[in-house]
Amino acid sequence: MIRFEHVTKSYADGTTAVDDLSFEVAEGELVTLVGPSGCGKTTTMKMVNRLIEPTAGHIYLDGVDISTIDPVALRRRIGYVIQQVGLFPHKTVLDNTATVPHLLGWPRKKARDRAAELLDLVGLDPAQYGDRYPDQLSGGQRQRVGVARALAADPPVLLMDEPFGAVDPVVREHLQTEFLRLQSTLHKTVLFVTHDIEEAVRLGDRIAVYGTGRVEQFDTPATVLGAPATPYVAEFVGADRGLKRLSVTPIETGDLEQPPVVRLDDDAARAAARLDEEGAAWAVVLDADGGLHGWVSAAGLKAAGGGTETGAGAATAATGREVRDHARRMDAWLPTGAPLKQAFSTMLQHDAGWIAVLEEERFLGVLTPAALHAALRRSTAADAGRLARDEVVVESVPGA
Ligand SMILES: Nc1ncnc2c1ncn2[C@@H]1O[C@H](COP(=O)(O)OP(=O)(O)OP(=O)(O)O)[C@@H](O)[C@H]1O
Repeated sequence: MIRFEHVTKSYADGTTAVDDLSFEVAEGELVTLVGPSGCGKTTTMKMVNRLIEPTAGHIYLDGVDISTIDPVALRRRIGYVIQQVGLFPHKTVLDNTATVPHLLGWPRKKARDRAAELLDLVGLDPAQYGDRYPDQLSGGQRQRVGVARALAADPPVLLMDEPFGAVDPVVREHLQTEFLRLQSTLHKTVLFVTHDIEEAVRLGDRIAVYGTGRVEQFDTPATVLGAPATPYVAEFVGADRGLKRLSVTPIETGDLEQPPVVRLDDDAARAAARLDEEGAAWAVVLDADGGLHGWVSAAGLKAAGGGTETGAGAATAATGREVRDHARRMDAWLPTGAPLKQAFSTMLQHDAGWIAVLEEERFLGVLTPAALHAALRRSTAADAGRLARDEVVVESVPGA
């Protein structure tokens, strides 16, 4: 959709802002450009809508060299969101949002209806905010209007230059979540500039990590974090890249352990004997429909087989014949595909040594801290070797 071919931008004073850049952004893909201040991210972006002309090389949009497209016509196909937002202070929120449709000559009502629809889409109630002026909004709300305005004429391409840079971290995370939700339905082709690696990792389908004027690595967040291409990238993504990687590595079925599984209405003594045979200390308990109920310990079941469990006497023994009488509930579970970070955080939150993973309602297996660690190592090795995760065998330190 957007292709850079050997693009260079040099200035008369000898500064090379962008040096021989070549990469391609697929249709519907969100690519984040990340790097330190002055590395050429904004220059890259502004060459796409011809606010800056390259010194050498070509940029293609849908296969057409953009130097052959009239800049005004080009910009109609490209939404642009910048950190300072650039809302017109004397225009209402609704009119600001309708700016491009107005410029395109849409009838007034159609433009305003479209603006209201977009405000709604970015989480601003047009009835409440439409008639306000920009200085009557919070920073986060202004950023939302900026996004709504860029989307108003439904351009296939969005350029976003640190759009959430000026708001505090909590609001930024909120805006990122909303933007991801929006993008999952709109599928715009997006170039997103940021100097924040966390933001780049969270939002990007792929990341271009810039050194000075050059792209040092262009790959998925998981690969950039797991297999940095150069020492520069490793340093830029940070020493805690293993932790960051947890949030971009999904749980796969092959990562799961398979503890014994019993049913609520199974006979307790028989279940105890089975766990004994398998040398297992506990089992996952499923209900009659195969849904997750919780877990049961071998020791608890054995006590039932022996007649008393807790010393509560005959009452316990009499009602303790089914697994259900000894099972404990475990409400926490995760869907397959959830990030490993969520699994880890759920385990900590529930003080649990394992977490069940379900597909729809179906129990698939459990993730333990050791399995999680192995999954992370396998996925890192897989990315480095360009393999599927289940093709990788990792060695463990004995006892680890
Ligand atoms: N008109 C100009 N003349 C000379 N050098 C320029 C000019 N405009 C930009 N530069 C230089 O080009 C380089 C890249 O600038 P650019 O704005 O693309 O960086 P950036 O990565 O977006 O930085 P930031 O994160 O600080 O916005 C910088 O060194 C900058 O000083």
